[in-house]
Amino acid sequence: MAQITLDDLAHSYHPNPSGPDDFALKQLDMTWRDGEAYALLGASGCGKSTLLNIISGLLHPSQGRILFGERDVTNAPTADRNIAQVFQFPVVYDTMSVRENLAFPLKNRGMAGQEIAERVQKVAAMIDMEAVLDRKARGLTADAKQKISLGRGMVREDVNALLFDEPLTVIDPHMKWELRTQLKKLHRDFGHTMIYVTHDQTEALTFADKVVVMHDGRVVQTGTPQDLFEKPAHTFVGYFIGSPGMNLFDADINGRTARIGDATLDLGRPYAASGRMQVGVRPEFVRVGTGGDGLPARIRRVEDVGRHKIVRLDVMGVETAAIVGEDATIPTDIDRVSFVPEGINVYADAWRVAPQGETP
Ligand SMILES: Nc1ncnc2c1ncn2[C@@H]1O[C@H](COP(=O)(O)OP(=O)(O)OP(=O)(O)O)[C@@H](O)[C@H]1O
Repeated sequence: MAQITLDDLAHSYHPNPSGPDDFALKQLDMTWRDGEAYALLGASGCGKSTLLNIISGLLHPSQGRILFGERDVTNAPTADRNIAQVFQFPVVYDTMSVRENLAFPLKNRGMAGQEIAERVQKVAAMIDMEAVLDRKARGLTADAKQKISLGRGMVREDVNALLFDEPLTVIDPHMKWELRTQLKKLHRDFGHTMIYVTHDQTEALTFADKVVVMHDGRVVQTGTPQDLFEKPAHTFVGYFIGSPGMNLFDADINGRTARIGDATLDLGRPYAASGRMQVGVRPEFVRVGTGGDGLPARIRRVEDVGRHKIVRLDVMGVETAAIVGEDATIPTDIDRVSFVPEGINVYADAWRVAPQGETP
């Protein structure tokens, strides 16, 4: 296993890139710590697969270096990097049995027969395929074949890293949950460095210790699910993570006060920078009420989503969401919203501005 370092990395699919827009992966310095489980999360086309394929060696970056531990692997082929990769669609040998497919990566490394048999049995149990070990892969459903691909990815214990590129896309919803749980268990048991690409926030937040959020070819934040919730580093993180995403208001910031339209908002903490910025508040930190302090609001509708209710409001022309408890009675004459101070973040050019005195 190894720490993975990306040093001044960038990639363009254009032969002669002429500006940042030509780069699928913009300049990036980053360390993936040994033994940590990461989710790489972002919308379609933001560069997740490009980054993963550079780490695995399927793609050579146009700029920068990749280190596994101290070793520079930038020019090393995939086979030399000692990693396991599982893709969105199954990669299995149709003419081999399930058992032979699972054993293949171990046989390739020259492992002894008894040891192979034990590992294959263990992995077959994980993917719930013990009963079909002697069946040929040909004729199995796409779902079953993808489980074999996952099993093949998980069968070796000595890999530098396990890379998953949206591996559960073709798996049915119940099995998805099951397999994700197994992957987590595998991580706990063996401590592999894992990178799991997904555009699904639930998948990312339930699988990973650290979530790496990508947007438009850049890593905009790496943090725990709690970091991403409480202190989104970029407005994209606020919008993309959470359901509904963070509310954003244009504001003039001065010290600990924000002017939003004609209203004044206490930010709870002072800011060194002043001027035109944005205030971001997640729906979980919006309180609705009638009269009193706060910003003027008009209620639009209430959505009952089971665990809680979402109140949709118009706050000074900005469509705003508030989350309230499922048992809460919601008055029809709501005309104010206020924000829990700990849930307020300030953004300049889409990036979070730390309040004065905040410890990083
Ligand atoms: N082989 C290629 N040649 C040219 N452009 C490419 C190639 N592969 C990807 N791109 C472009 O690079 C950008 C990033 O693509 P990438 O596949 O890395 O994104 P992604 O986040 O993995 O998306 P998805 O979730 O849809 O797979 C996109 O604009 C895509 O069109």
